Amino acid sequence: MVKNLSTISKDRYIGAVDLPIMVFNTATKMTEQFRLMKAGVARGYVCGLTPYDEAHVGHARVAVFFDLFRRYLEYLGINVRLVTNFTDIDDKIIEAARKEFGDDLINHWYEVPSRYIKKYLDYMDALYVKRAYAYPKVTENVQDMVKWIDELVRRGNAYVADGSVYFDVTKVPNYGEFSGQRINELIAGARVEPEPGKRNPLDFALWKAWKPNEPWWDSPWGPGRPGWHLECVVMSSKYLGVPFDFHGGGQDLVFPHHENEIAIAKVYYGLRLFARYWIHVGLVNIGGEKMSKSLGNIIPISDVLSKYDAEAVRLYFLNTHYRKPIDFSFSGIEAMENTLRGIYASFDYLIQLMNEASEKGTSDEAVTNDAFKFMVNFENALNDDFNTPAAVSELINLSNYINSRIVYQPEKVSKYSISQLLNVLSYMSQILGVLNRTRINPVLVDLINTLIKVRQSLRERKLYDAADLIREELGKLGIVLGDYGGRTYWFIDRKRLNLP
Ligand SMILES: Nc1ncnc2c1ncn2[C@@H]1O[C@H](COP(=O)(O)OP(=O)(O)OP(=O)(O)O)[C@@H](O)[C@H]1O
Ligand SMILES: [Zn+2]
Repeated sequence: MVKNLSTISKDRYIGAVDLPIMVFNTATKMTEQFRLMKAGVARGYVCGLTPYDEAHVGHARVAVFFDLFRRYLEYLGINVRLVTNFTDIDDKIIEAARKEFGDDLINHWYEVPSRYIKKYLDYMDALYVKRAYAYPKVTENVQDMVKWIDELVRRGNAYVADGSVYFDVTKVPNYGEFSGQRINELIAGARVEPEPGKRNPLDFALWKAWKPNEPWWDSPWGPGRPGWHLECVVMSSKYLGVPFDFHGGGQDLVFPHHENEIAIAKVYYGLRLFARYWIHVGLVNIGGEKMSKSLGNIIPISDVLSKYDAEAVRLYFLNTHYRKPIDFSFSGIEAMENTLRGIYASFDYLIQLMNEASEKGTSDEAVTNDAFKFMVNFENALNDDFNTPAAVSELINLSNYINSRIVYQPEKVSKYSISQLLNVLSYMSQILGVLNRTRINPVLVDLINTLIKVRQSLRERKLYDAADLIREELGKLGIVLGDYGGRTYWFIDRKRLNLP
Protein backbone atom coordinates (compact mmCIF):
# COMPACT_ATOMS: atom_id res chain seq x y z
CA MET A 1 0.00 0.00 0.00
CA VAL A 2 1.42 3.36 -1.01
CA LYS A 3 1.53 5.80 1.90
CA ASN A 4 2.96 9.10 0.85
CA LEU A 5 2.91 11.33 -2.16
CA SER A 6 6.56 10.88 -3.02
CA THR A 7 5.76 7.27 -3.92
CA ILE A 8 2.58 8.04 -5.82
CA SER A 9 4.11 10.80 -7.89
CA LYS A 10 4.32 10.11 -11.58
CA ASP A 11 7.42 8.82 -13.36
CA ARG A 12 8.50 6.53 -10.56
CA TYR A 13 9.04 3.58 -12.94
CA ILE A 14 11.50 5.37 -15.22
CA GLY A 15 13.98 2.79 -16.48
CA ALA A 16 12.03 -0.08 -14.89
CA VAL A 17 11.45 -3.55 -16.28
CA ASP A 18 8.91 -4.89 -13.78
CA LEU A 19 5.74 -2.84 -13.80
CA PRO A 20 3.02 -3.06 -11.14
CA ILE A 21 0.42 -3.95 -13.79
CA MET A 22 -1.26 -7.33 -14.10
CA VAL A 23 -2.69 -7.90 -17.55
CA PHE A 24 -4.63 -10.72 -19.19
CA ASN A 25 -2.56 -12.32 -21.94
CA THR A 26 -4.58 -14.08 -24.66
CA ALA A 27 -1.44 -16.09 -25.51
CA THR A 28 -1.26 -17.78 -22.10
CA LYS A 29 -4.92 -17.27 -21.12
CA MET A 30 -3.61 -16.01 -17.79
CA THR A 31 -3.34 -12.71 -15.99
CA GLU A 32 0.37 -11.94 -15.76
CA GLN A 33 2.64 -9.25 -14.46
CA PHE A 34 3.60 -6.81 -17.21
CA ARG A 35 7.38 -7.01 -17.64
CA LEU A 36 9.21 -5.02 -20.26
CA MET A 37 11.86 -6.48 -22.53
CA LYS A 38 13.91 -3.28 -22.60
CA ALA A 39 14.15 -1.19 -19.44
CA GLY A 40 11.85 1.81 -19.50
CA VAL A 41 10.43 1.22 -22.98
CA ALA A 42 7.19 -0.51 -23.97
CA ARG A 43 6.87 -1.40 -27.63
CA GLY A 44 3.51 -2.41 -29.03
CA TYR A 45 1.50 -2.81 -32.20
CA VAL A 46 -2.26 -2.43 -32.53
CA CYS A 47 -3.92 -3.69 -35.69
CA GLY A 48 -5.48 -0.76 -37.43
CA LEU A 49 -8.10 0.13 -39.90
CA THR A 50 -8.91 -0.96 -43.42
CA PRO A 51 -9.84 2.53 -44.58
CA TYR A 52 -12.67 2.14 -47.10
CA ASP A 53 -15.54 3.71 -45.16
CA GLU A 54 -16.28 5.92 -42.14
CA ALA A 55 -14.58 4.74 -38.96
CA HIS A 56 -17.12 3.57 -36.38
CA VAL A 57 -17.41 3.49 -32.60
CA GLY A 58 -15.89 -0.02 -32.46
CA HIS A 59 -12.67 1.43 -33.88
CA ALA A 60 -12.91 4.32 -31.43
CA ARG A 61 -13.18 1.93 -28.49
CA VAL A 62 -10.01 0.05 -29.43
CA ALA A 63 -8.13 3.32 -29.96
CA VAL A 64 -9.33 4.84 -26.67
CA PHE A 65 -8.41 1.72 -24.71
CA PHE A 66 -4.87 1.56 -26.06
CA ASP A 67 -4.55 5.31 -25.52
CA LEU A 68 -5.47 4.81 -21.85
CA PHE A 69 -3.01 1.92 -21.69
CA ARG A 70 -0.31 4.14 -23.13
CA ARG A 71 -1.15 7.12 -20.91
CA TYR A 72 -0.97 4.98 -17.78
CA LEU A 73 2.43 3.58 -18.74
CA GLU A 74 3.64 7.09 -19.54
CA TYR A 75 2.41 8.29 -16.16
CA LEU A 76 4.53 5.55 -14.57
CA GLY A 77 7.55 6.87 -16.49
CA ILE A 78 7.65 4.42 -19.39
CA ASN A 79 8.45 5.48 -22.91
CA VAL A 80 5.69 3.93 -25.02
CA ARG A 81 6.32 3.18 -28.67
CA LEU A 82 2.89 2.41 -30.07
CA VAL A 83 2.57 1.51 -33.73
CA THR A 84 -0.74 1.19 -35.51
CA ASN A 85 -1.08 0.38 -39.19
CA PHE A 86 -3.40 1.20 -42.05
CA THR A 87 -4.32 -1.72 -44.31
CA ASP A 88 -4.51 0.64 -47.27
CA ILE A 89 -4.90 -2.02 -49.99
CA ASP A 90 -7.50 -4.74 -49.67
CA ASP A 91 -10.43 -6.32 -51.58
CA LYS A 92 -12.88 -3.99 -49.85
CA ILE A 93 -10.87 -0.90 -50.76
CA ILE A 94 -10.81 -2.00 -54.39
CA GLU A 95 -14.55 -2.67 -54.28
CA ALA A 96 -15.25 0.78 -52.81
CA ALA A 97 -13.00 2.42 -55.41
CA ARG A 98 -14.75 0.51 -58.18
CA LYS A 99 -18.12 1.80 -57.00
CA GLU A 100 -16.80 5.34 -56.92
CA PHE A 101 -14.58 5.49 -60.00
CA GLY A 102 -15.78 2.63 -62.20
CA ASP A 103 -13.22 1.74 -64.88
CA ASP A 104 -11.04 4.70 -63.94
CA LEU A 105 -10.33 2.90 -60.67
CA ILE A 106 -6.70 2.31 -61.51
CA ASN A 107 -5.93 6.04 -61.59
CA HIS A 108 -7.97 7.05 -58.59
CA TRP A 109 -8.31 4.13 -56.19
CA TYR A 110 -5.92 5.57 -53.61
CA GLU A 111 -8.28 8.48 -53.00
CA VAL A 112 -10.45 6.05 -51.02
CA PRO A 113 -7.93 4.99 -48.33
CA SER A 114 -6.37 8.43 -48.32
CA ARG A 115 -9.72 10.10 -47.53
CA TYR A 116 -10.62 7.69 -44.71
CA ILE A 117 -7.16 7.72 -43.17
CA LYS A 118 -7.29 11.50 -42.94
CA LYS A 119 -10.76 11.40 -41.41
CA TYR A 120 -9.72 8.71 -38.94
CA LEU A 121 -6.77 10.74 -37.72
CA ASP A 122 -9.04 13.78 -37.33
CA TYR A 123 -11.46 11.71 -35.21
CA MET A 124 -8.59 10.41 -33.12
CA ASP A 125 -7.43 13.98 -32.47
CA ALA A 126 -10.98 14.94 -31.52
CA LEU A 127 -11.08 12.01 -29.09
CA TYR A 128 -7.75 13.10 -27.55
CA VAL A 129 -6.11 9.85 -28.67
CA LYS A 130 -2.40 10.60 -28.73
CA ARG A 131 -0.69 10.13 -32.05
CA ALA A 132 1.11 6.83 -32.54
CA TYR A 133 4.88 6.50 -32.84
CA ALA A 134 4.32 5.38 -36.44
CA TYR A 135 1.41 4.66 -38.79
CA PRO A 136 2.88 2.24 -41.32
CA LYS A 137 0.89 1.62 -44.46
CA VAL A 138 0.93 -1.60 -46.45
CA THR A 139 1.53 0.25 -49.73
CA GLU A 140 4.74 1.76 -48.35
CA ASN A 141 6.15 -1.59 -47.22
CA VAL A 142 5.41 -3.97 -50.08
CA GLN A 143 9.09 -4.51 -50.95
CA ASP A 144 9.79 -5.80 -47.42
CA MET A 145 6.77 -8.08 -47.67
CA VAL A 146 7.99 -9.53 -50.96
CA LYS A 147 11.37 -10.31 -49.33
CA TRP A 148 9.63 -12.11 -46.47
CA ILE A 149 7.50 -14.20 -48.82
CA ASP A 150 10.55 -15.08 -50.89
CA GLU A 151 12.31 -16.33 -47.77
CA LEU A 152 9.26 -18.30 -46.63
CA VAL A 153 9.01 -19.98 -50.03
CA ARG A 154 12.73 -20.74 -49.97
CA ARG A 155 12.38 -22.41 -46.57
CA GLY A 156 9.41 -24.48 -47.68
CA ASN A 157 6.87 -22.75 -45.48
CA ALA A 158 4.99 -21.30 -48.43
CA TYR A 159 4.14 -22.47 -51.93
CA VAL A 160 3.32 -20.80 -55.21
CA ALA A 161 0.10 -21.52 -57.11
CA ASP A 162 -1.17 -19.59 -60.12
CA GLY A 163 0.75 -16.43 -59.29
CA SER A 164 -0.39 -16.44 -55.65
CA VAL A 165 1.68 -17.60 -52.70
CA TYR A 166 0.11 -19.51 -49.82
CA PHE A 167 1.36 -20.10 -46.33
CA ASP A 168 1.47 -23.77 -45.38
CA VAL A 169 -0.03 -24.07 -41.87
CA THR A 170 0.79 -27.79 -41.66
CA LYS A 171 4.47 -26.87 -41.27
CA VAL A 172 3.82 -24.80 -38.15
CA PRO A 173 4.30 -26.49 -34.78
CA ASN A 174 1.07 -26.32 -32.74
CA TYR A 175 -0.90 -24.27 -35.22
CA GLY A 176 -4.18 -23.27 -33.51
CA GLU A 177 -2.61 -23.20 -30.05
CA PHE A 178 -2.88 -19.43 -29.66
CA SER A 179 -6.60 -19.14 -30.27
CA GLY A 180 -7.26 -22.49 -28.58
CA GLN A 181 -8.67 -24.04 -31.73
CA ARG A 182 -8.42 -27.64 -32.76
CA ILE A 183 -7.13 -28.00 -36.27
CA ASN A 184 -9.62 -30.68 -37.29
CA GLU A 185 -12.53 -28.64 -36.04
CA LEU A 186 -11.14 -25.64 -37.82
CA ILE A 187 -10.92 -27.50 -41.08
CA ALA A 188 -14.49 -28.72 -40.69
CA GLY A 189 -15.71 -25.21 -39.96
CA ALA A 190 -13.50 -23.28 -42.36
CA ARG A 191 -15.25 -21.24 -44.96
CA VAL A 192 -13.13 -22.25 -47.91
CA GLU A 193 -12.59 -19.28 -50.16
CA PRO A 194 -12.53 -20.09 -53.87
CA GLU A 195 -8.74 -20.11 -54.08
CA PRO A 196 -7.97 -22.97 -56.43
CA GLY A 197 -4.27 -23.42 -55.67
CA LYS A 198 -4.65 -23.88 -51.93
CA ARG A 199 -3.55 -27.27 -50.57
CA ASN A 200 -5.26 -26.98 -47.23
CA PRO A 201 -8.39 -24.98 -46.35
CA LEU A 202 -6.53 -23.27 -43.49
CA ASP A 203 -3.61 -22.13 -45.64
CA PHE A 204 -3.83 -18.46 -46.41
CA ALA A 205 -2.50 -16.08 -49.05
CA LEU A 206 0.77 -14.28 -48.44
CA TRP A 207 0.63 -12.92 -51.99
CA LYS A 208 -2.54 -12.51 -54.03
CA ALA A 209 -2.19 -12.76 -57.80
CA TRP A 210 -3.32 -9.74 -59.77
CA LYS A 211 -6.80 -9.64 -61.30
CA PRO A 212 -7.68 -7.34 -64.20
CA ASN A 213 -8.31 -3.71 -63.32
CA GLU A 214 -6.76 -3.95 -59.85
CA PRO A 215 -3.73 -2.13 -58.46
CA TRP A 216 -0.61 -4.31 -58.41
CA TRP A 217 3.01 -4.51 -57.30
CA ASP A 218 5.74 -6.56 -58.94
CA SER A 219 7.05 -9.75 -57.40
CA PRO A 220 8.98 -12.87 -58.41
CA TRP A 221 5.59 -14.63 -58.76
CA GLY A 222 4.07 -12.00 -61.01
CA PRO A 223 2.02 -8.90 -60.27
CA GLY A 224 -0.21 -8.84 -57.22
CA ARG A 225 -0.43 -7.60 -53.65
CA PRO A 226 0.37 -8.90 -50.18
CA GLY A 227 -2.05 -10.69 -47.82
CA TRP A 228 -3.34 -9.21 -44.57
CA HIS A 229 -1.78 -11.54 -41.95
CA LEU A 230 1.69 -11.20 -43.41
CA GLU A 231 1.41 -7.43 -43.62
CA CYS A 232 1.01 -6.98 -39.88
CA VAL A 233 3.95 -9.28 -39.03
CA VAL A 234 6.26 -7.47 -41.43
CA MET A 235 5.23 -3.96 -40.36
CA SER A 236 5.25 -4.62 -36.61
CA SER A 237 8.70 -6.29 -36.77
CA LYS A 238 10.09 -3.54 -38.96
CA TYR A 239 8.94 -0.64 -36.81
CA LEU A 240 9.45 -2.21 -33.36
CA GLY A 241 12.12 -4.89 -33.61
CA VAL A 242 11.43 -8.47 -32.56
CA PRO A 243 10.37 -9.67 -30.07
CA PHE A 244 8.37 -6.71 -28.78
CA ASP A 245 6.19 -6.23 -25.72
CA PHE A 246 2.54 -6.20 -26.70
CA HIS A 247 0.30 -6.75 -29.67
CA GLY A 248 -3.37 -5.90 -29.65
CA GLY A 249 -6.59 -5.26 -31.44
CA GLY A 250 -10.24 -6.12 -31.17
CA GLN A 251 -11.40 -9.52 -29.93
CA ASP A 252 -12.42 -10.43 -33.48
CA LEU A 253 -8.76 -10.62 -34.48
CA VAL A 254 -7.75 -13.55 -32.24
CA PHE A 255 -8.59 -15.97 -35.01
CA PRO A 256 -7.60 -16.13 -37.77
CA HIS A 257 -5.59 -12.88 -37.92
CA HIS A 258 -3.41 -13.15 -34.85
CA GLU A 259 -3.15 -16.94 -34.98
CA ASN A 260 -1.79 -16.52 -38.50
CA GLU A 261 0.53 -13.64 -37.66
CA ILE A 262 2.02 -15.79 -34.91
CA ALA A 263 2.30 -18.77 -37.26
CA ILE A 264 4.26 -16.73 -39.82
CA ALA A 265 6.60 -15.24 -37.23
CA LYS A 266 7.07 -18.65 -35.59
CA VAL A 267 8.59 -20.15 -38.71
CA TYR A 268 10.36 -16.95 -39.82
CA TYR A 269 12.04 -16.08 -36.53
CA GLY A 270 11.83 -19.41 -34.72
CA LEU A 271 10.07 -17.57 -31.90
CA ARG A 272 7.05 -19.12 -30.20
CA LEU A 273 5.65 -15.60 -29.73
CA PHE A 274 7.04 -12.56 -31.51
CA ALA A 275 5.17 -10.33 -29.06
CA ARG A 276 4.97 -11.22 -25.38
CA TYR A 277 1.55 -9.95 -24.32
CA TRP A 278 -1.51 -10.25 -26.56
CA ILE A 279 -4.24 -7.87 -25.53
CA HIS A 280 -7.73 -7.95 -27.02
CA VAL A 281 -10.50 -5.44 -26.59
CA GLY A 282 -14.13 -6.60 -26.42
CA LEU A 283 -16.35 -5.74 -29.34
CA VAL A 284 -18.82 -2.92 -29.64
CA ASN A 285 -22.07 -4.58 -30.64
CA ILE A 286 -25.30 -3.19 -31.83
CA GLY A 287 -28.42 -5.22 -31.14
CA GLY A 288 -26.16 -8.12 -30.10
CA GLU A 289 -24.24 -8.14 -33.38
CA LYS A 290 -20.68 -6.93 -34.04
CA MET A 291 -20.65 -3.39 -35.36
CA SER A 292 -18.80 -3.65 -38.63
CA LYS A 293 -18.48 -1.90 -41.92
CA SER A 294 -19.06 -5.09 -43.85
CA LEU A 295 -22.32 -5.79 -41.96
CA GLY A 296 -23.48 -2.22 -42.66
CA ASN A 297 -24.65 -1.57 -39.08
CA ILE A 298 -22.13 1.04 -38.08
CA ILE A 299 -22.50 4.18 -36.03
CA PRO A 300 -19.82 6.48 -37.40
CA ILE A 301 -17.57 8.25 -34.91
CA SER A 302 -18.53 11.48 -36.68
CA ASP A 303 -22.20 10.99 -35.68
CA VAL A 304 -21.28 10.56 -32.05
CA LEU A 305 -18.83 13.46 -32.00
CA SER A 306 -21.33 15.83 -33.60
CA LYS A 307 -23.73 15.25 -30.70
CA TYR A 308 -21.66 14.42 -27.65
CA ASP A 309 -18.65 15.65 -25.78
CA ALA A 310 -15.57 13.66 -26.88
CA GLU A 311 -14.35 13.33 -23.29
CA ALA A 312 -17.73 11.86 -22.29
CA VAL A 313 -17.36 9.35 -25.13
CA ARG A 314 -14.00 8.30 -23.65
CA LEU A 315 -15.54 7.89 -20.19
CA TYR A 316 -18.36 5.89 -21.71
CA PHE A 317 -15.95 3.36 -23.24
CA LEU A 318 -13.74 3.26 -20.16
CA ASN A 319 -16.70 2.68 -17.90
CA THR A 320 -16.85 -0.92 -19.19
CA HIS A 321 -13.94 -3.29 -18.64
CA TYR A 322 -11.95 -3.51 -21.87
CA ARG A 323 -12.45 -7.25 -22.26
CA LYS A 324 -16.24 -7.11 -22.01
CA PRO A 325 -18.45 -6.37 -24.98
CA ILE A 326 -20.37 -3.10 -25.09
CA ASP A 327 -23.86 -2.95 -26.47
CA PHE A 328 -23.70 0.57 -27.80
CA SER A 329 -26.13 3.18 -26.44
CA PHE A 330 -26.34 6.95 -26.83
CA SER A 331 -27.95 7.25 -23.39
CA GLY A 332 -24.80 5.80 -21.83
CA ILE A 333 -22.77 8.65 -23.34
CA GLU A 334 -25.33 11.21 -22.19
CA ALA A 335 -24.97 9.97 -18.60
CA MET A 336 -21.21 10.45 -18.88
CA GLU A 337 -21.69 14.06 -19.97
CA ASN A 338 -23.23 14.74 -16.54
CA THR A 339 -20.36 12.98 -14.83
CA LEU A 340 -17.89 15.02 -16.83
CA ARG A 341 -19.58 18.29 -15.82
CA GLY A 342 -19.12 17.33 -12.17
CA ILE A 343 -15.44 16.61 -12.74
CA TYR A 344 -14.88 19.95 -14.47
CA ALA A 345 -16.73 21.61 -11.58
CA SER A 346 -14.24 20.05 -9.14
CA PHE A 347 -11.34 21.35 -11.14
CA ASP A 348 -12.75 24.87 -11.46
CA TYR A 349 -13.63 24.95 -7.73
CA LEU A 350 -10.12 23.87 -6.71
CA ILE A 351 -8.59 26.64 -8.82
CA GLN A 352 -10.89 29.17 -7.14
CA LEU A 353 -10.06 27.78 -3.71
CA MET A 354 -6.36 27.89 -4.49
CA ASN A 355 -6.54 31.64 -4.81
CA GLU A 356 -8.15 32.02 -1.42
CA ALA A 357 -6.95 29.18 0.77
CA SER A 358 -4.70 30.02 3.68
CA GLU A 359 -1.12 28.86 3.86
CA LYS A 360 -2.04 26.68 6.81
CA GLY A 361 -5.46 25.12 7.27
CA THR A 362 -6.55 22.99 10.20
CA SER A 363 -7.61 19.80 8.36
CA ASP A 364 -4.45 19.70 6.30
CA GLU A 365 -3.28 16.18 7.02
CA ALA A 366 -6.68 14.55 6.69
CA VAL A 367 -7.28 16.05 3.24
CA THR A 368 -3.80 15.19 2.01
CA ASN A 369 -4.23 11.61 3.21
CA ASP A 370 -7.57 11.39 1.46
CA ALA A 371 -5.95 12.61 -1.78
CA PHE A 372 -3.34 9.82 -1.49
CA LYS A 373 -6.01 7.23 -0.93
CA PHE A 374 -7.94 8.24 -4.04
CA MET A 375 -4.78 7.98 -6.15
CA VAL A 376 -3.77 4.65 -4.63
CA ASN A 377 -7.22 3.20 -5.32
CA PHE A 378 -7.09 4.54 -8.85
CA GLU A 379 -3.69 2.99 -9.53
CA ASN A 380 -4.70 -0.29 -7.92
CA ALA A 381 -7.70 -0.42 -10.23
CA LEU A 382 -5.57 0.07 -13.34
CA ASN A 383 -2.95 -2.38 -12.10
CA ASP A 384 -5.71 -4.97 -11.86
CA ASP A 385 -5.90 -5.78 -15.60
CA PHE A 386 -6.90 -2.21 -16.43
CA ASN A 387 -10.06 -2.15 -14.40
CA THR A 388 -11.09 1.19 -15.86
CA PRO A 389 -14.68 1.13 -14.49
CA ALA A 390 -13.18 1.10 -10.98
CA ALA A 391 -10.72 3.83 -11.99
CA VAL A 392 -13.52 6.00 -13.40
CA SER A 393 -15.51 5.51 -10.24
CA GLU A 394 -12.50 6.59 -8.16
CA LEU A 395 -12.31 9.78 -10.20
CA ILE A 396 -16.02 10.30 -9.54
CA ASN A 397 -15.45 9.66 -5.80
CA LEU A 398 -12.69 12.26 -5.76
CA SER A 399 -14.89 14.73 -7.60
CA ASN A 400 -17.80 14.16 -5.21
CA TYR A 401 -15.44 14.59 -2.26
CA ILE A 402 -14.26 17.95 -3.60
CA ASN A 403 -17.74 19.12 -4.58
CA SER A 404 -19.39 18.09 -1.35
CA ARG A 405 -16.74 18.25 1.39
CA ILE A 406 -13.99 20.65 0.38
CA VAL A 407 -16.13 23.46 -0.98
CA TYR A 408 -18.07 23.70 2.28
CA GLN A 409 -15.02 24.29 4.44
CA PRO A 410 -12.70 26.50 2.44
CA GLU A 411 -11.30 28.21 5.53
CA LYS A 412 -10.09 24.87 6.91
CA VAL A 413 -8.20 23.66 3.88
CA SER A 414 -4.67 24.82 3.23
CA LYS A 415 -3.09 25.69 -0.10
CA TYR A 416 -0.93 22.60 0.26
CA SER A 417 -3.93 20.25 0.54
CA ILE A 418 -5.64 21.92 -2.39
CA SER A 419 -2.52 21.47 -4.48
CA GLN A 420 -2.46 17.76 -3.56
CA LEU A 421 -6.09 17.37 -4.59
CA LEU A 422 -5.34 19.21 -7.83
CA ASN A 423 -2.36 16.94 -8.51
CA VAL A 424 -4.39 13.81 -8.00
CA LEU A 425 -7.30 15.13 -10.06
CA SER A 426 -4.90 16.06 -12.86
CA TYR A 427 -3.05 12.72 -12.81
CA MET A 428 -6.28 10.76 -12.97
CA SER A 429 -7.72 12.86 -15.76
CA GLN A 430 -4.51 12.84 -17.79
CA ILE A 431 -4.46 9.04 -17.61
CA LEU A 432 -8.13 8.75 -18.60
CA GLY A 433 -7.62 11.46 -21.23
CA VAL A 434 -10.25 13.87 -19.88
CA LEU A 435 -10.08 17.47 -18.58
CA ASN A 436 -8.22 18.58 -21.67
CA ARG A 437 -9.95 21.97 -21.58
CA THR A 438 -8.93 23.46 -18.26
CA ARG A 439 -7.51 26.74 -19.51
CA ILE A 440 -9.94 29.62 -19.29
CA ASN A 441 -9.33 33.09 -20.63
CA PRO A 442 -8.47 35.32 -17.61
CA VAL A 443 -10.75 38.06 -18.98
CA LEU A 444 -13.66 35.65 -18.72
CA VAL A 445 -12.66 34.79 -15.16
CA ASP A 446 -12.59 38.51 -14.25
CA LEU A 447 -15.98 39.02 -15.83
CA ILE A 448 -17.51 36.10 -13.92
CA ASN A 449 -16.03 37.35 -10.64
CA THR A 450 -17.39 40.84 -11.28
CA LEU A 451 -20.87 39.46 -11.92
CA ILE A 452 -20.62 37.38 -8.74
CA LYS A 453 -19.80 40.56 -6.79
CA VAL A 454 -22.76 42.38 -8.34
CA ARG A 455 -25.01 39.43 -7.51
CA GLN A 456 -23.73 39.43 -3.94
CA SER A 457 -24.44 43.10 -3.56
CA LEU A 458 -27.97 42.65 -4.95
CA ARG A 459 -28.61 39.90 -2.43
CA GLU A 460 -27.36 42.04 0.42
CA ARG A 461 -29.98 44.57 -0.62
CA LYS A 462 -32.56 41.78 -0.75
CA LEU A 463 -32.99 42.23 -4.51
CA TYR A 464 -33.24 38.47 -4.93
CA ASP A 465 -35.02 38.51 -8.30
CA ALA A 466 -32.23 40.48 -9.90
CA ALA A 467 -29.61 38.29 -8.20
CA ASP A 468 -31.33 35.15 -9.52
CA LEU A 469 -31.51 36.62 -12.99
CA ILE A 470 -27.72 36.91 -13.11
CA ARG A 471 -27.40 33.28 -12.10
CA GLU A 472 -29.99 32.14 -14.66
CA GLU A 473 -28.51 34.13 -17.52
CA LEU A 474 -24.99 32.91 -16.76
CA GLY A 475 -26.38 29.37 -16.54
CA LYS A 476 -27.79 29.70 -20.06
CA LEU A 477 -24.29 30.53 -21.27
CA GLY A 478 -22.84 27.44 -19.54
CA ILE A 479 -21.42 29.32 -16.55
CA VAL A 480 -22.88 27.62 -13.52
CA LEU A 481 -22.92 29.35 -10.11
CA GLY A 482 -23.24 27.44 -6.84
CA ASP A 483 -23.39 28.77 -3.27
CA TYR A 484 -21.56 26.55 -0.81
CA GLY A 485 -20.07 27.19 2.63
CA GLY A 486 -20.95 30.89 2.56
CA ARG A 487 -19.35 31.69 -0.76
CA THR A 488 -20.14 31.47 -4.45
CA TYR A 489 -18.28 29.12 -6.74
CA TRP A 490 -18.61 28.76 -10.47
CA PHE A 491 -17.76 26.21 -13.10
CA ILE A 492 -17.90 26.21 -16.84
CA ASP A 493 -19.90 23.65 -18.75
CA ARG A 494 -17.33 23.07 -21.50
CA LYS A 495 -19.81 21.59 -23.94
CA ARG A 496 -22.28 24.48 -23.63
CA LEU A 497 -19.69 27.21 -23.80
CA ASN A 498 -17.82 25.24 -26.47
CA LEU A 499 -14.40 26.23 -25.25
CA PRO A 500 -11.49 24.96 -27.35
N1 LIG B 1 -17.28 -3.63 -33.45
C1 LIG B 1 -16.02 -3.56 -33.08
N2 LIG B 1 -15.71 -3.46 -31.77
C2 LIG B 1 -14.43 -3.38 -31.37
N3 LIG B 1 -13.38 -3.38 -32.21
C3 LIG B 1 -13.61 -3.46 -33.52
C4 LIG B 1 -14.94 -3.56 -34.04
N4 LIG B 1 -14.85 -3.62 -35.38
C5 LIG B 1 -13.54 -3.55 -35.70
N5 LIG B 1 -12.79 -3.47 -34.59
C6 LIG B 1 -11.32 -3.39 -34.51
O1 LIG B 1 -10.89 -2.26 -35.26
C7 LIG B 1 -9.67 -2.53 -35.94
C8 LIG B 1 -9.83 -2.29 -37.43
O2 LIG B 1 -10.76 -3.18 -37.99
P1 LIG B 1 -11.37 -3.17 -39.45
O3 LIG B 1 -10.96 -2.01 -40.24
O4 LIG B 1 -11.14 -4.52 -40.01
O5 LIG B 1 -12.90 -2.90 -39.06
P2 LIG B 1 -14.27 -3.63 -39.37
O6 LIG B 1 -15.34 -2.65 -39.15
O7 LIG B 1 -14.32 -4.93 -38.66
O8 LIG B 1 -14.14 -3.86 -40.90
P3 LIG B 1 -14.80 -4.98 -41.77
O9 LIG B 1 -16.25 -4.85 -41.57
O10 LIG B 1 -14.33 -4.58 -43.10
O11 LIG B 1 -14.25 -6.28 -41.27
C9 LIG B 1 -9.31 -3.96 -35.52
O12 LIG B 1 -8.45 -3.89 -34.38
C10 LIG B 1 -10.64 -4.57 -35.14
O13 LIG B 1 -10.48 -5.61 -34.20
ZN1 LIG C 1 -3.06 -6.92 -37.88
